[in-house]
Amino acid sequence: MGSAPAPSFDFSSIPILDYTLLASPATRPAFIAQLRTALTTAGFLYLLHPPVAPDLRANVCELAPRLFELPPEAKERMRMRNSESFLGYSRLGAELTRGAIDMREQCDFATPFEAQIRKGEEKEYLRLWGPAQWPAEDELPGFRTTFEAYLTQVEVLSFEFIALIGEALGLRSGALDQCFVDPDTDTGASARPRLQHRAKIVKYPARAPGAGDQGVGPHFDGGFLTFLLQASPHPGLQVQNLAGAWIDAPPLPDTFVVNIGKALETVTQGIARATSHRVLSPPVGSTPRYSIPFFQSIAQDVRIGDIKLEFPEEILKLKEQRGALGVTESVNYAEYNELPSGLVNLIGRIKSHPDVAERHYPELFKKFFPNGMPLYGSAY
Ligand SMILES: O=C(O)CCC(=O)C(=O)O
Ligand SMILES: [Fe+2]
Repeated sequence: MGSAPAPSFDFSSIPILDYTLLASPATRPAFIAQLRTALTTAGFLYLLHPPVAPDLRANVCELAPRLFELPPEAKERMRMRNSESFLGYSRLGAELTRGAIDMREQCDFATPFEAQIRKGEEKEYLRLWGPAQWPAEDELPGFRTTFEAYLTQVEVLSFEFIALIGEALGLRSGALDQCFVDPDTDTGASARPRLQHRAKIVKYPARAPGAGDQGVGPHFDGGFLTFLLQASPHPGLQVQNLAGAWIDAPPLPDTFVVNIGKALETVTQGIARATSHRVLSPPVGSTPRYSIPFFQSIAQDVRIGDIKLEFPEEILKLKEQRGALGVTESVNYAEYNELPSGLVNLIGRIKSHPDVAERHYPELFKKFFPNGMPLYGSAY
């Protein structure tokens, strides 16, 4: 536990940044300054008027509940257990966070996977990128095309946002691009290789009378940036501030919630904060809450400890002034400095979904679960 942070560097609400400020040279600097503050204090922000087509956002919100209304056989056909890439459907209550059951049902998807000639097929973590499982076209017409079009637009935004973050933190232009390229890839600087990003559709049912309210327990996200579309009007998302208090992040019209994952925190030497967050289940008798997070990936072979970024003195000072975290209820991913990012991600998936691991990664399963199949998976 560190010393108490200076109050002015803590936060009691999540900052709202208006993307349209970027359109004019007169207002752009204000956006960059607000971004710098958001990254170094809350590690969370609302992006208002994001450049992802409003009709696509509306359509994925409309389609999300219908995925869970498919007949049980259709969901069974899409089970994550079929996929060595941990993509597909997970039933309600299959996961734990910090020892308690998460009351959510979800389906993991990903941006299109293009099979490539890969060096180093012996690296098991390369299997994490693969084809998603989609509902059949006649079961949910338009689902796949709508969702893939949505993910393509969020991916473009995610790279644009990384450039803005580099600028806000005083890095030379393109400094963060090395995170998106495998270290031994011999491409010109111009070509960005095709990365696969993950996304989920999540359903949080109302809590049952007398049951707990953990939709998902306190955790950090693992990757680079998360873009969360809150797909129903329910509150429930909360973000932990430096003093340990839980701050509400309710859905706001025409926004994404954007937050920093542990890989981005690590590569910025802790200047941009990964922030602990959780979701409380809707109250007894409520309709379900839905959300759609997009998790930006980096190249699988990149080991963050090998990337040395040079930050200006005044930026490093912001981290010092913020002070240490008072309290967090989440556990750290310390491994990003030491291991290739793909391996860190694979270990997280194995711990969360042991049934998938036992089938597709038997050696790693034995290593992490020497006593056989646990009742539940638990990443954190
Ligand atoms: O459902 C939400 O609003 C947040 C979900 C989340 O934090 C996650 O899946 O990592
Ligand atoms: Fe999260």
